[in-house]
Amino acid sequence: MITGNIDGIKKVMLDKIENLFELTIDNDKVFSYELVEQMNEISGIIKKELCVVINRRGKIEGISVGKIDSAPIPSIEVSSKKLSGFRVIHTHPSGSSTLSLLDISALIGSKLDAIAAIGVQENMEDIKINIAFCDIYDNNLTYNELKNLSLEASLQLNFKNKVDYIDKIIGSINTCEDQVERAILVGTDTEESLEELAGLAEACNIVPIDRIFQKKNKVFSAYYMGQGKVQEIANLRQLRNANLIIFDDELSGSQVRNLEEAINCKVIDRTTLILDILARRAKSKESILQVELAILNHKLPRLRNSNANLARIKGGVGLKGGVGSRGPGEKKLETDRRHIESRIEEIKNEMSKVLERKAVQKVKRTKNNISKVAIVGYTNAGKSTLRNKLCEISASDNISKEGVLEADMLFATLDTTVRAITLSDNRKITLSDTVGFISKLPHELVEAFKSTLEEVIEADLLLHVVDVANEEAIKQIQSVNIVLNELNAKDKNTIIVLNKIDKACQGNLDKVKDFLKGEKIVEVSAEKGINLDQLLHLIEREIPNKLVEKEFIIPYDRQKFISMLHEDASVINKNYTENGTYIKALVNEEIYERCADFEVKTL
Ligand SMILES: Nc1nc2c(ncn2[C@@H]2O[C@H](COP(=O)(O)OP(=O)(O)OP(=O)(O)O)[C@@H](O)[C@H]2O)c(=O)[nH]1
Ligand SMILES: [Mg+2]
Repeated sequence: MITGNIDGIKKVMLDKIENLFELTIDNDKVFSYELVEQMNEISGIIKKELCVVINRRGKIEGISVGKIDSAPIPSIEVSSKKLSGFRVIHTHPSGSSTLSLLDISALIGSKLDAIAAIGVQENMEDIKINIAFCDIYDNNLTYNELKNLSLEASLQLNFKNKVDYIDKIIGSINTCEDQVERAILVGTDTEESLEELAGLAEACNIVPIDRIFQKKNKVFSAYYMGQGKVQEIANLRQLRNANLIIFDDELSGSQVRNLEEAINCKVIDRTTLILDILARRAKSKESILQVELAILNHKLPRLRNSNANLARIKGGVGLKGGVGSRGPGEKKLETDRRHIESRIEEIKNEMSKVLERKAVQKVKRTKNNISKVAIVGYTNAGKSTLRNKLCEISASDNISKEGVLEADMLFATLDTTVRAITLSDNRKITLSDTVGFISKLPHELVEAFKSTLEEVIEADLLLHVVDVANEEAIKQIQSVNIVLNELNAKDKNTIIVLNKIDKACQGNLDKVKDFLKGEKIVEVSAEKGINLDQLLHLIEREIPNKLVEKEFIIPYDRQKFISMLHEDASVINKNYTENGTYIKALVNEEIYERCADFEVKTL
């Protein structure tokens, strides 16, 4: 049977095409002289591509008219470790023998024995032919193309030997498609955003192997992009043997399903990637619960549209687990949904217990009237490094100097940790390090991390750390501001800490400073310890609860005031007099008022 578009083709030509089925091809050869001769003649007359599919016995199994994607190529298991046993010979009426991206993706996607393109010519001697075979490079399926062969030269090729060899290497090499996630990144925003997406992918041990760009104004709802672009991705996926497509934007459930069906590959979005990194990093009970909650909340609306084929697709590429499959499983839809809903309830209950415990600690700190300073900033800006350095310099004696993990990786810190430091005027403050922000941080994530970010919401002062060595510093500042806005913390008193000046170039530094005109800025290097004293002085100036130095004599029968001063003020000096305990201390307004009766009035 002839497939493809045969409209308008005369009966006599159709008979000629049908007669091709009678030909048999020698096993050693890619094709025969007669086959090429007849295909060249027919294609020249009908001015359409003609495509034949030949099996290993040399028998023609199918013929199609039109582009290669209409050819009746039998499908093959993606994970199969041998060639399909079919070769495809087709004509290009244009006269060119160049194999197109579509031709190559058919070769690799269907693991064809070979694909050949015959550039149609009037004279047989002028014919040029390109023939491509599958190949393995660096554990990946790729191709090898012989270009512009004459008919004579191509008939001399020992096809059988070549195919036997390729079959052997495909079978023996353990292609990495089973273990490694190889992703094509699809950008819709800026190159920089796509670059960051590559960083996020690497943080999940995914290998980004290629990129495709789609202008934002061309976003279509059903597939997120036009069909042509989707086809381009599908071809590139086959060509590069990718097993994952990552979109640099948020996709709806139905978009994911449509794209997965069209591309025949697992598709995830930026949010899923971020959630996956967070799931890998979460260590404390609170952050584990928060990440799980965010994952479930992200999953729930998408579950209704969840792709029944996904399991098959995933199975096809042999990926077990992998990105986006962390968290509760993918069992039957309805049970899943109920399971997720009840798990969300459970998490909320567990969270409220954790929060109760935190509230007790908070009351203690509030009572002590310690000012709260929170460090915020884009991920990898150097927040934890700064916090550790400041603690090293000025840790309160009675509070642990234990550091926070600082690492050159995205989202190194997931838990807000609070440490106290003593300023040079003897006041204590708490410094909290927080989870890094990132652009396009999904709303549900900000929501889920609200309890961690409570330190930001309740801070008296924010230190907004900026990596000025990063070319994208301004954009990162803007992204952080967006999240601060969501937390209603945008108007808080803020010091902008321009970090990594040891590494930043002057041009970038000037640009950022120009952008931040009118803000309170300090330029530091947390790592090299540059200008940190300047930062500490600025903090002293900006935090509320200014302390004043006062002297008291507390009568011996009013001991509770002594404990109060020890707990809630900073005692500088203490000795015992005839009338009571003499104490010199730095006190805030509230404590001062309560102890005012015992003040030593100096004339
Ligand atoms: N050159 C230079 N590198 C720095 C400086 N401060 C931090 N770094 C490096 O920047 C990287 C990130 O530092 P972290 O302190 O982990 O950054 P973070 O903002 O806490 O990151 P997350 O917790 O992932 O949001 C680390 O490799 C640090 O060594 C600095 O002043 N100069
Ligand atoms: Mg950190």
